[in-house]
Amino acid sequence: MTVAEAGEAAVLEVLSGAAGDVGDDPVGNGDDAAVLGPADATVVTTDMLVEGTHFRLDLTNWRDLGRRAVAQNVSDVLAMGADCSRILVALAVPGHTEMDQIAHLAAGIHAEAARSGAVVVGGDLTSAGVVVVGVTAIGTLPRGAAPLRIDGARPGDRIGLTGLPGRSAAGLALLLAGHPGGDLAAAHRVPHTPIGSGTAARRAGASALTDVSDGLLRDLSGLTRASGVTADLDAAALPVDPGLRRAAVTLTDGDAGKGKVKGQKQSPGDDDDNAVPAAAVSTHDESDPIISARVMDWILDGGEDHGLLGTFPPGVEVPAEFTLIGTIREGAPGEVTVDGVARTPGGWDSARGAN
Ligand SMILES: Nc1ncnc2c1ncn2[C@@H]1O[C@H](COP(=O)(O)OP(=O)(O)OP(=O)(O)O)[C@@H](O)[C@H]1O
Ligand SMILES: Cc1ncc(C[n+]2csc(CCOP(=O)(O)O)c2C)c(N)n1
Ligand SMILES: [Mg+2]
Repeated sequence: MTVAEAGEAAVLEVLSGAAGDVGDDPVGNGDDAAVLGPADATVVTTDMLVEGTHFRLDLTNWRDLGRRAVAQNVSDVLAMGADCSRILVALAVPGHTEMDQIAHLAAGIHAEAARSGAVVVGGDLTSAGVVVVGVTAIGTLPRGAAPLRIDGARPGDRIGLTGLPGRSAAGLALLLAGHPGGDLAAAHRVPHTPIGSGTAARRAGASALTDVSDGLLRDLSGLTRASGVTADLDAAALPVDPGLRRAAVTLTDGDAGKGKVKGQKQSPGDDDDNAVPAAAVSTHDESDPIISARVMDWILDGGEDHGLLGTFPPGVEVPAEFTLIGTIREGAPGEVTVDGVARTPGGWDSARGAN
């Protein structure tokens, strides 16, 4: 049955059916607006996923789309040093969308919300030519706690990052080249948000925090510009997923017209496949400079990993999930160097909708 056949009430029932317990809120989902319980400081953010710009339905599935829409918003709440508690979902879908697809989308939304400790308290539904999922995420800061702003980095601070940068960009590159993509594609379809790490950074005494959505260099440059400082990254300290090198070999061999098996693409929802052929069948060595450059581009300029990027003053004990990758010093605001050489951020420009 399609969305148009089922009608608004049936679609909304599927979307809000698994909304969960509203906790102590005076009004939950189903009224004109939700009324949230008293909070000392409310953290609120909103971000959209637009078909064609942020995702393609042939490269993801509805459940992962729902999870990703929630995850990328939860990430912004974590980046303020808070935990997410509530989610609103504004959804536009074409009338021919199947009710099964809505059910998978709703399951993904609620699964990721639950993983993040949040409940869905509302949303909106309309029709459109392409799918748009707009999520608003809300969190709270405990009484007296200062939010982790983007402009708090100071000379002498150490720079820390959670997770392995570049995995999402590598996964997308594999998918776009027709490879199933394995765990990298899965990481692209659903970024891993480090629940609890924003709060951990705040409690530890971080001076600034943001999440990496457009690219490590681009988002770090945004943080250093806001803070009026320069960042020096140490390339050898950057955490590297070994899968990136294998992906780079696969794609570089593919570029040369070798090593690519036609008709290899499998279901985008199939996460168990091992997409990246063993390096033994490749014509490029993993230590080849072309491979290293491709890997470095993903790490420095690949977006959508949603790792947390923070700065930690001297003496602060950095939470274990943050890898130290560089330092902050006095210098041109917004400048970022890699091994002492200034590097202009690539990454994603939201207004252009391109790298
Ligand atoms: N349409 C808008 N109206 C008002 N403020 C906006 C609008 N779009 C973005 N902003 C504000 O601009 C700032 C930067 O937004 P941006 O979307 O680049 O950040 P982000 O959501 O952290 O990153 P990303 O969207 O890449 O995940 C945020 O404070 C955001 O609230
Ligand atoms: C099909 C397809 N093509 C390209 C990309 C890459 N991409 C899209 S948005 C974005 C950064 C955040 O943008 P915004 O600031 O607009 O949220 C990136 C890296 C993708 N995910 N899917
Ligand atoms: Mg945004």
